[in-house]
Amino acid sequence: MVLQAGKGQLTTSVVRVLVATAVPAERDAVAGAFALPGAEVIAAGVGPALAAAGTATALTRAALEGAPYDLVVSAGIAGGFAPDAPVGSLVVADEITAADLGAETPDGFLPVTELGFGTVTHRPPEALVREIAAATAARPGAVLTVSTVTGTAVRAAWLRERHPTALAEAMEGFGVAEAAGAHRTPVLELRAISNPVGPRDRAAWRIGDALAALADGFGKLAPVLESWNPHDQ
Ligand SMILES: O=C(O)c1cccc(C(=O)CC[C@H]2O[C@@H](n3cnc4c(=O)[nH]cnc43)[C@H](O)[C@@H]2O)c1
Repeated sequence: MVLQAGKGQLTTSVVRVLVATAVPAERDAVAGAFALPGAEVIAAGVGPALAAAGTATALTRAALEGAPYDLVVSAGIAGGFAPDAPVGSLVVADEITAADLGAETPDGFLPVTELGFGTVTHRPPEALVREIAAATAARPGAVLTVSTVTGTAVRAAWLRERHPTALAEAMEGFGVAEAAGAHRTPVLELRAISNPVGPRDRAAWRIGDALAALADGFGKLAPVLESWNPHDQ
């Protein structure tokens, strides 16, 4: 609920939330559990580009209709960095970072920011992240966005070395956050862990368990967002 001052009196309005998932199975898991009136859940596609395009389109449409969103949430399954984010657990991002946006050089990886461009990190509202962690038992930490799913222990160790607070990697959060940032709208990322980040073993991904954990988390989210004031960043 948002308190708004108008014509000398205080009125209330519902917090409008857009949830961007990658695939229909994630969208349906979230939509079936998220009891927040006025929330919209979309499946924008896999990867940061589709995530950004789908999120920006939904945000623009809502703004043109005169009912802009107050909050955008990137949600879905993810790889978890062992041992801190085990399969079936939930992670809420305190930092959404593009981990492979940059340039490879003989001296190592350079993020685009060191090349003089753009940004690689978006930070969700701190207090809201704390409240969501308490309500859902999600662990707070960095969630990395990658365009290539990690498939080796060497790559997993490299990512963790560069991002010591990383708990998970997925493929959409940074794209969703860039779109939200362009609309000056706060962003969250909530992920359920389906597999460890490391040597590729697609057959071992526990997608059903992760979707159940995602639904469980969204089932506990509505009261937190209903009492959130978007002006408290
Ligand atoms: O096959 C299915 O039923 C199914 C249901 C839900 C989701 C999927 C996906 O394959 C979604 C791909 C999605 O998952 C994220 N993800 C999951 N694990 C990782 C990872 O280790 N590294 C990076 N991304 C991961 C990612 O955000 C993809 O969009 C299938």
